[in-house]
Amino acid sequence: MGETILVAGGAGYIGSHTCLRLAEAGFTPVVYDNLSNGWESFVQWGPLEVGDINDAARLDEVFAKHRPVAVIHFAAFIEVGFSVAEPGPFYGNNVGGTITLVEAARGAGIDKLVFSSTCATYGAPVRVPMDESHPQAPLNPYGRSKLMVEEILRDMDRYKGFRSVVLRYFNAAGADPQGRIGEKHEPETHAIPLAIAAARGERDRFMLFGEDYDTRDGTCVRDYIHVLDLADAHVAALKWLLAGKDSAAFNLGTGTGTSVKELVGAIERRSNRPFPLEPAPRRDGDAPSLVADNGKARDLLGWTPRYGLDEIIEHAWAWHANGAGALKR
Ligand SMILES: NC(=O)c1ccc[n+]([C@@H]2O[C@H](COP(=O)([O-])OP(=O)(O)OC[C@H]3O[C@@H](n4cnc5c(N)ncnc54)[C@H](O)[C@@H]3O)[C@@H](O)[C@H]2O)c1
Ligand SMILES: O=c1ccn([C@@H]2O[C@H](COP(=O)(O)OP(=O)(O)O[C@H]3O[C@H](CO)[C@H](O)[C@H](O)[C@H]3O)[C@@H](O)[C@H]2O)c(=O)[nH]1
Repeated sequence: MGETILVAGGAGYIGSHTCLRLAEAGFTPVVYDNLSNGWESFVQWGPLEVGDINDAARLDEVFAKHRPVAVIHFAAFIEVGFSVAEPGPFYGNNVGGTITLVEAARGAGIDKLVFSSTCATYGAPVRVPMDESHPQAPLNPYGRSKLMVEEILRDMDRYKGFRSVVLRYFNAAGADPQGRIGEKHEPETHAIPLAIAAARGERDRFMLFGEDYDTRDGTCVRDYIHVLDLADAHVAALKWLLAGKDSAAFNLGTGTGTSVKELVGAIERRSNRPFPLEPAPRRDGDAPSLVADNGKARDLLGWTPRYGLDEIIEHAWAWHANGAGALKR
């Protein structure tokens, strides 16, 4: 058995794929999740400890039982709409919960954490592609909650020697090609699962949120990155910390932008089933174009994304057709 890693939020979409890769790399992932948005059936590569990151006593118990050497932290609320509707509980979970988790980790003698951040911390792009030095001015409480945690982690390093790697994901997408786990959020707000559901006739249309952006076809451009490429980057970030290297932040994206219309076109080609598109107003807080400059992660972490958009859609389609519907929490 390899070293044990506590994976907070490991029953969710990106966390479960990271557990898969951690196990393949010889680590033992212990999932700590309150199952508020996760799935017990996604926990396949190590034990599940049901618990909340706001619960210090439960965290102490789990740290003492499993003695992990580091933490990977995915546990958060992820919906921009909820962050605007209910900023109080949102910040409580994402910021307050993180502080409780970090303090519990420190109490257990751990000084290493990998954190799920987002390109949403950059806000409206002043240049594209965006590198890690792009100004950070988030447009909503979701992005601000992640930026606050980044700042808290910088202070924890500066004043307490607690090291972290901050990973700023662009748009996570795709699924395990073997169909064991995949993307299932409730409610689902992400473009790829919603467009696949439309192509499969499970939804009657796909809403196009804005066709008047200053982009090549008027729709928003995003950088879709395969969830297993993200998972590989977490293993690389963990090894970075275990090797004693300094705290750092990395963008995780492919560097290639895809517009919403291009995305829909690719899903229609894969499915051979055109589906109705309904023009709709811009969604509040959507930036026109978000594309990563991933040079730093390539150079320093030795990380290279392996999958492109066609594989993302292929794997997401297979998951949607075979796995997602059968899930039980
Ligand atoms: N999906 C994306 O495209 C994307 C992009 C950028 C950043 N992120 C970040 O990556 C992380 C994972 O995202 P995801 O898409 O896998 O989301 P997800 O909702 O599938 O996973 C989050 C997990 O955290 C758990 N959780 C939430 N609050 C908790 C708490 N208080 N205590 C214990 N467990 C708790 C949920 O039950 C869930 O299993 C999040 O922090 C998110 O903000 C996601
Ligand atoms: O039904 C839909 C759903 C989405 N879109 C568009 O498709 C693009 C991608 O939207 P997603 O909701 O899939 O992804 P976002 O870029 O909004 O979200 C990403 O960035 C967010 C912060 O901005 C969070 O980090 C989130 O978890 C992450 O997936 C956006 O231009 C959106 O407007 C549509 O046109 N119709």
